[in-house]
Amino acid sequence: MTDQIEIHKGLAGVVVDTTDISSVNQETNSLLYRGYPVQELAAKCSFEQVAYLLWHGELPTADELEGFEAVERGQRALRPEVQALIEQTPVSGHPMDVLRTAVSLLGALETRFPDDERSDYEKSVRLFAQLPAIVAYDQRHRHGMDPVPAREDLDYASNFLWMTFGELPDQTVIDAFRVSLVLYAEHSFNASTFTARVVASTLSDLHSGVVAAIGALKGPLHGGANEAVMATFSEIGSADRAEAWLEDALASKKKIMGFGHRVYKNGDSRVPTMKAALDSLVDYYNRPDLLELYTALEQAMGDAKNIKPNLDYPSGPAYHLMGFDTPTFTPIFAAARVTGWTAHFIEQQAHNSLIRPLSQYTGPAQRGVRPTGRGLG
Ligand SMILES: CC(=O)SCCNC(=O)CCNC(=O)[C@H](O)C(C)(C)COP(=O)(O)OP(=O)(O)OC[C@H]1O[C@@H](n2cnc3c(N)ncnc32)[C@H](O)[C@@H]1OP(=O)(O)O
Ligand SMILES: O=C([O-])CC(=O)C(=O)O
Repeated sequence: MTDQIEIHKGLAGVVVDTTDISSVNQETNSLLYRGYPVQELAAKCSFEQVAYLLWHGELPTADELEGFEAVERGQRALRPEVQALIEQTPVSGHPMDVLRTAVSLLGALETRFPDDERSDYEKSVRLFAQLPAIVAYDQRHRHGMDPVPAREDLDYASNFLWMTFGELPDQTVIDAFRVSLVLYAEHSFNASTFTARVVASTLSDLHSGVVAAIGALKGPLHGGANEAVMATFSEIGSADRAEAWLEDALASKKKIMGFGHRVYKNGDSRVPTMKAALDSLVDYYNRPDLLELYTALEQAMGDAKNIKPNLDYPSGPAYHLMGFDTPTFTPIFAAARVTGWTAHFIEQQAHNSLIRPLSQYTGPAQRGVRPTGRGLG
């Protein structure tokens, strides 16, 4: 009877639970965070307001925002143990490895002070405050540059750029960066968030969930694609070579990074907003060549496969123009997504059922053990 079992490879199309946090709707091509269209949030809200919304279910009042910002800004400084860890990790390690290891250390430091027991929400806000500092410290360390201390007078997005570059860019750049963070913050049961929920379902701790989620995000079929887009652009070189490059790549069965999506089959709802942010950066940095390459590959992919870009396609070149190192792109994604991951971790534990699917066994039939070597005797 086993041949009648329906296998849902990759859990494609399977609804495994409910969530109040966000809805990704492929029919209407929309993404809502707690009911609000993400495009409106990107146009009207700071990243702190969006983070608060994801955790609390409502946008903050002025007083609530003031209190939330004060807590976040007060926890930006890295402990010496975390700074030492970043400095000691070999630079051959990917920045996602550094981030994953640093979050693991932060988890160990949380439990070192049992009198200081914080709720998962409080731990989430602390992670939210710390991740930009880790990412910025690591990028600067790799260039042999001194770290730049956080500034409590700056909002989250501005301070992230300040700590990375040691100067504040023009408002155009800050806006584009803030928009990218809002768009990256949450996307229902994507692979990394589902990973965090699996960890949550065993009643493990929040930092373990985030460490596991960082591991899942790193892969090029998920968050790692924003870095891979820049590798593709470097390989192609210029717009006039895009079509021929794509023909070769598809002929050798390569997946084209930054294109396609498990849920959206008609284009990613977030791409128009991020593309507008990229356009503003292209104008600001006067890089029409990059836009030409972007457009040429998008058109060629549309003609060849009718597959559309996902959010990683415009985000990669946007971060490149801002001056981030390519391997830092996915850690930025992680810093934004820690809001969604932790909101899901908390939601999973509030309505928990251990996540443990079944599999259909296809290995050898039962057989007796007949050791051919020395055996036990
Ligand atoms: C923020 C994010 O994480 S968004 C996702 C970022 N990831 C990427 O950009 C990586 C590239 N994209 C992909 O690999 C895929 O589109 C995924 C993994 C995102 C989604 O994949 P799935 O839902 O499993 O679709 P699947 O891989 O079955 O693709 C369906 C068909 O489209 C093709 N296809 C889908 N995406 C691509 C792509 N990027 N390049 C080439 N072909 C593609 C597949 O080869 C397949 O063709 P076939 O039916 O002829 O075999
Ligand atoms: O939803 C997904 O599968 C991937 C994605 O776009 C995201 O995590 O932002």
